[in-house]
Amino acid sequence: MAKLHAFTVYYVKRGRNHRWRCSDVTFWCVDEHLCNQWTQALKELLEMQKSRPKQLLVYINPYGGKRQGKRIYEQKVAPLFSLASISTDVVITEHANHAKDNLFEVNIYKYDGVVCVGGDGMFSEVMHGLIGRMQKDSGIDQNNPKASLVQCNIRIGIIPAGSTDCICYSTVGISDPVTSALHIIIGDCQPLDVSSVHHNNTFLKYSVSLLGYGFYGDILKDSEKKRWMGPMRYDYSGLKTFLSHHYYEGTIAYQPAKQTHGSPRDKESCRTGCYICKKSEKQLAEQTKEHGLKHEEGEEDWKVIKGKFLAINAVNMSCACPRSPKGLSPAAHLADGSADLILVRKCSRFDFLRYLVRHTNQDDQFDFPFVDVYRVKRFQFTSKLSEDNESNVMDIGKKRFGQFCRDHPACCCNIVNSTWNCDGETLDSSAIEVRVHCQLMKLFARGIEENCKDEAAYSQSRIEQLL
Ligand SMILES: CCCCCCCCCCCCC/C=C/[C@@H](O)[C@H](CO)NC(=O)CCCCCCCCCCCCCCC
Ligand SMILES: Nc1ncnc2c1ncn2[C@@H]1O[C@H](COP(=O)(O)OP(=O)(O)OP(=O)(O)O)[C@@H](O)[C@H]1O
Ligand SMILES: [Ca+2]
Repeated sequence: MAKLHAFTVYYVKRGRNHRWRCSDVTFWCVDEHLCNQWTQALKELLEMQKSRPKQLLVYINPYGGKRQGKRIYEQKVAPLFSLASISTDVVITEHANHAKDNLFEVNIYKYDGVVCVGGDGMFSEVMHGLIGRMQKDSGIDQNNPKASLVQCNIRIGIIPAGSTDCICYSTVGISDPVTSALHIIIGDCQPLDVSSVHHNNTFLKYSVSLLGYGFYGDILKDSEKKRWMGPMRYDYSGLKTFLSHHYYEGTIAYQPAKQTHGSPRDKESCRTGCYICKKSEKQLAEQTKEHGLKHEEGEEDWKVIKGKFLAINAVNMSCACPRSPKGLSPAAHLADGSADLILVRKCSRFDFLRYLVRHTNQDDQFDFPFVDVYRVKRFQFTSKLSEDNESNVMDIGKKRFGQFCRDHPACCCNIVNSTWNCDGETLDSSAIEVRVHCQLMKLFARGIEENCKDEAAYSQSRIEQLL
């Protein structure tokens, strides 16, 4: 009978497999004053949430993955951003490196975050743009492998629209544009380790997911010629590379990550609120307090391994993706300041296949006599070929450590080098020096949440986050 007043609350509803959806509930009321009081109180509460972004810079790669980036953004993401009163400046990229170069020109400091719509390659561009810009503005030389880099506090949001979407999957638990948009809207924050890659005092690239030599380097190199095939190119090149069964001889020198509290063989994985990553965050804050930006790196305790490898995989995070739901190193941490260095030595095709199959199931990938894994903060690699030419890591090794693992006698190895796959891009040099920078950047994410098995907890968490 009476005139009704109403307001609608939009909220995040958790679905299965880490999927989030936007739902809404409308409240009706006969008392207009009461209704206004409610909306006012809710608006004030939202205003107090300082971590939520208000202004975002968005880069869309229209050619990533299945070429759906623009459609995904316009149909699934933009309506949610406008519902949450987020204003955006949108750039549709016209060529490779457009986003990266643009980030050196625009006033990035007026934005609360940068969003990339695309795959891991697009994320890599935005990350290079932002980290590079921060170092430039702070007068830090990226070519110095020992430089203490300035943390980048402008968060990056990833709307997955690529072929692998490993970084999104490993930090959210699913590759789903709507879920990622909701993590951005509620202002989640996940710090991320970043590795810097140098060759002879020249900066090459940053990496957050996979730095792979041998198998994954060869797949990438071959697949670049088959971009027209879309995501299928990786299966084609994967099979071809598997059949070619190339192995590469070289030397790895690494510094174990002693400050971190986990091990790559742990049964527990890095999850939302991970205590190992929290400890690293505290250590980092203490170090910065004590030394400022100057961070002394010890030269002690290098280990050297020489051998013939089918694959060398260094991962800063698990590298979980739809093809490999647990990833290449299931216990790797997003923000502990270390990387897991996985060495797959020369073995039979059958054994290598057994290893690859374990990327896709629950079995222990490191439980093979030809697979070794180390948690490291720095490493160097030199292939046998460049060793013979330059003899640099060997010399460093001989000077520093005196002793090598010589359990693999020399024989007629592959005479060509492989290429490094750095987050899906090839590197020009096979001899590299890598250093992990603890929590150098931040994402709009919260890590993978524990699965809510308990129905009561599940229901309670449903109306958790008001939009
Ligand atoms: C028998 C089944 C074995 C299946 C093994 C599946 C392993 C999948 C592991 C994916 C790991 C991804 C790590 C992330 C890397 C990203 O930074 C990067 C940029 O997006 N992606 C790639 O380099 C793209 C890498 C794409 C790799 C695809 C590998 C496909 C291998 C197929 C091997 C076939 C052997 C079949 C023998 C009968
Ligand atoms: N307009 C454009 N034209 C051509 N290339 C572009 C354009 N915009 C971005 N790129 C480049 O395309 C590369 C691949 O893009 P993206 O990562 O989005 O897709 P993908 O390779 O299919 O996915 P993934 O990296 O997950 O395997 C990026 O490295 C980026 O530099
Ligand atoms: Ca890490």
